[in-house]
Amino acid sequence: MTAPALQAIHLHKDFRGFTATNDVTLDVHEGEIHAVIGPNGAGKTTLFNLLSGFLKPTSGEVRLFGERVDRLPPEVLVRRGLSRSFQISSVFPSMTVRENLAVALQAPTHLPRQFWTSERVLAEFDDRINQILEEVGLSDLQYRLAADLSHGEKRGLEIGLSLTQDPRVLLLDEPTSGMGSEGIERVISLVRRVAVGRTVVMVEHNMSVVAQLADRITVLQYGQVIASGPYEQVRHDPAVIAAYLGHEADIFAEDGPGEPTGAAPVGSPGPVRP
Ligand SMILES: Nc1ncnc2c1ncn2[C@@H]1O[C@H](COP(=O)(O)OP(=O)(O)OP(=O)(O)O)[C@@H](O)[C@H]1O
Repeated sequence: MTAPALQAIHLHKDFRGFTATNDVTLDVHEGEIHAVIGPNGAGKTTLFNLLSGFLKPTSGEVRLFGERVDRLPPEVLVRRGLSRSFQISSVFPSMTVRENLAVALQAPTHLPRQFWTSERVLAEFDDRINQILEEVGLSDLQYRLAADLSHGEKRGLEIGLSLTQDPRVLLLDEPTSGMGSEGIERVISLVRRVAVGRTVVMVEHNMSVVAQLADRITVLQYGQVIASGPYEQVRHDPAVIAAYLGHEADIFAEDGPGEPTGAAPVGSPGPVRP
């Protein structure tokens, strides 16, 4: 039997006595889209930081394709096939979409940055850039300045930047955050496209997006896993309903998640941690 693409095994993270991640064990199967959800402060970001090497666990293990990686820095994890979606700050606003991808592709190579010229780099990585543009649906906008992209298009570029690292496992941190319905639709189809042949783990507050994309879901509360499984199973789980009750009682509406909208659920404050 092949090892899961990504595993957390009895993962703990304490911040000076405060336990943000408490005995988290989860398997992400190769090829699946796995969503991590939970009320605000549940420990989703901390878990993502642990999985991607940005934080070292207090105890427990992270395994990538069966190999222990929790003591490795993020850049080594990238070389092993795990990449986390870039934040907006890593997009150069005054460069075109195409130039942004060229710079990202050039970064891990031997090419010295001081000799970088747009034309030379663009020529060297032409085919790969075209392929990524196609994948993230930005071919028509390749000569547009990143600053002039819509929110959804910019998210596409950020994910495109991650793809320059050839990830087998892609971690997406709230890919639809701050978006209206059009941007959300765009990101849903984008995630579907980039998930082909890859494993995707995402933190996402919008339940409609989770319902449409995720093969399986892990629900966190107070740093612990309270449920995991497919959407239909998780939405009926009493512990999950209780975790969201009082704030977003309709987060798992009985008539289904409906169409995504900008006003879709965006994470409840959650109950106060005991
Ligand atoms: N560096 C830190 N030092 C101390 N406490 C921290 C640190 N990072 C996170 N925490 C605490 O750990 C808990 C989990 O935080 P985390 O950001 O992982 O939750 P989250 O589920 O991502 O929340 P949100 O949905 O609001 O983004 C919170 O109570 C937070 O205050």
